Amino acid sequence: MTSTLITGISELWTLDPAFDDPARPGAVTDEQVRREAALVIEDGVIAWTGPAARAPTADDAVDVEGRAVLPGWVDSHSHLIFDGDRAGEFEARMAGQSYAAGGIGVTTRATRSASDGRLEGLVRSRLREAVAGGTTCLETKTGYGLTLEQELRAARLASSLVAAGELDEATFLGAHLVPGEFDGREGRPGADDYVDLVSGDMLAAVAPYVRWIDVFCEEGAFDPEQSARVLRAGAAAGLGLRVHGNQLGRSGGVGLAVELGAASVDHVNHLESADVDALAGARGTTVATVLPACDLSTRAPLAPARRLLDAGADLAIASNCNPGTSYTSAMSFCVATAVLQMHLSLAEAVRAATRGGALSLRREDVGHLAVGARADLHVLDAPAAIHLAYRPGMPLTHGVWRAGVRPA
Ligand SMILES: N=CN[C@@H](CCC(=O)O)C(=O)O
Ligand SMILES: [Zn+2]
Repeated sequence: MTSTLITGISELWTLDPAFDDPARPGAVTDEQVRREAALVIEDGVIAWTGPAARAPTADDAVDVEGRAVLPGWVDSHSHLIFDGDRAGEFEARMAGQSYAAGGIGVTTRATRSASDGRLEGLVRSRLREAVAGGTTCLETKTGYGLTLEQELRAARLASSLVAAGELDEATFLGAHLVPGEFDGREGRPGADDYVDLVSGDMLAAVAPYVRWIDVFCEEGAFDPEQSARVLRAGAAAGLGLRVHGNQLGRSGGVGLAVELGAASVDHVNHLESADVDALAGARGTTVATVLPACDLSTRAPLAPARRLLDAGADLAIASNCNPGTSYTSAMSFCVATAVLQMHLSLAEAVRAATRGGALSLRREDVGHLAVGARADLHVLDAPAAIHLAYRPGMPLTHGVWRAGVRPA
């Protein structure tokens, strides 16, 4: 057993679940942020936290010299398995075009032609970028293969990265877009045939390699009935459910996610009061995940994070890193945007990007720094976490520990 004592912590955001205030879900309580604190890591987990003056001894000691320490970001939504970028599409969008799901096909073509080695190298470099920005727990999805073989290749790659401890959660997103081969013209199979494939043979092949199934429930992708078919098949195969919903319009994705007990419904830009009420009622089961960088990059109306929190919904913030709508894994930027533009307090945003993400992944071992948690630390180059929003865009990640280890 090796232990490391970390001292010199000006603010320690333990976000210890034992100190949650049930009357204020989504809030951070005074007991969850310690001043002039220290902590001990032992064998990759948090072994002790408390006042610096009472710190025990350990094998090693590290002084962070007056910096704030947070749980590492839990990025519960990304699409890192792809080749090619879509800078041209982005530029056209900034000139006035609107986003449509069809762009996924462009990335699918580029990804299909990438060699295994190239694809793995691209994903690994994106993982390094995420960690360098303070992310210590990360989910990623398939969804740029859209054939059985290609989705299986992506799922196997994700699974091998999970096994290597470089990635945390893998999600099957065969229902990302109906690929061009299924256009139903001239005797070719149609969209419903693709749904059959995704929820049949493709799912059977991929299921051993993933924990989650996701579906893009949106006009131009999959309607609620098709989405339900995919999700029900995923549940029957033992996978947890996630939904891309209400991104481009009132797609029915939120209602479906709540009805099926999905762990998360993500995007949630276009909500009716009934959707907000449904998410509030689903607290403890279905998390509303907002994606601020995606909203900016698509010039979409910002998801109503304030309204969701005020209604009592569980809230997560994630990057949605992908080449079409959000080519960034910078969670600190997402947190700053949630504060500056979505009107969350800094504490609410930090909590949503840590505990909220963990909840949406149904994990209790990450997203906080209570004793027994995985030792995932984000050391800021700042004395207080408010600097994340006060100094937006500045490189405030001083260092990271992931499961007690500092990444090379
Ligand atoms: N909305 C669906 N999927 C991605 C976009 C993928 C793409 O355009 O390549 C998203 O979450 O925004
Ligand atoms: Zn996404």
